[in-house]
Amino acid sequence: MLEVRGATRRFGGLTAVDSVSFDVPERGVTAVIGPNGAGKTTLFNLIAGSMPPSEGAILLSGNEVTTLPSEARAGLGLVRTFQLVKLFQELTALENVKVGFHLRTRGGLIAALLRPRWQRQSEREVEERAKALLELVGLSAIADSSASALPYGQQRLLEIARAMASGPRVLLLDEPAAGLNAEESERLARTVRRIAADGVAVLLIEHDMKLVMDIADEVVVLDYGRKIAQGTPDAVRRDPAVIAAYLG
Ligand SMILES: Nc1ncnc2c1ncn2[C@@H]1O[C@H](COP(=O)(O)OP(=O)(O)OP(=O)(O)O)[C@@H](O)[C@H]1O
Repeated sequence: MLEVRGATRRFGGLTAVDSVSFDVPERGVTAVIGPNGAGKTTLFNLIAGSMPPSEGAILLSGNEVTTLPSEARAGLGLVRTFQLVKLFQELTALENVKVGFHLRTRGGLIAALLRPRWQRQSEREVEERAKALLELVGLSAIADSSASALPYGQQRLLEIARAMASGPRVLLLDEPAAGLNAEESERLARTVRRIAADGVAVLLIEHDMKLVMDIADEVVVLDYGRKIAQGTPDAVRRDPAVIAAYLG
């Protein structure tokens, strides 16, 4: 679904991401881990389109998207969440998810409104599907609370529900467990597994090792910008190069 081919990013003399290649399959959870400064955030930005690579290519379903801005990638189904949540603070949780549905087409809201009436989803259908997504992330009880009133952990779960409303084929999660309590973390793990089981390719960068070991099918390990290991959580955990990178 997603192919990263020799992705490289230099900042002056520093190579933050150095010829990194891996595939993200259609169904499943792939995690990128690595010590501080390993290049995870930079790699994530190259994939999402927030920053151009110095070299290399990003392919979505076999089509190169390397030079497309992030909005165009989102229109093609490559959708990211942010570590600093970007919700509509004055809208309710449910309204935030409903907005996500209106952004699902490549042209966004205007194009959606210009489509013939029979092609539009009825408001009622949008409402039902938005409620189902709130249920998926465990936020049904606070559907009518304004986003600004929610604790940080719930805002992050809400952001995932909204991202799902845009119908992603690849969901990029930027440290989804950061700031979540144990219960929210568990909810997140279940949610991510279900999203992947539904056929969405999930790629996440994450510091929380327990979460990665629990939910990832495949783990890519970076150190000083290079990919030093890739494999199942178990294989990666026992890999001497990975142990050395984390201890070092
Ligand atoms: N805009 C930038 N300009 C210059 N150097 C940068 C820039 N962004 C990142 N770097 C450097 O690139 C390297 C990789 O940083 P990056 O943030 O991608 O790593 P990371 O693995 O996400 O780290 P952390 O886990 O601490 O967030 C670091 O040495 C960092 O200082």
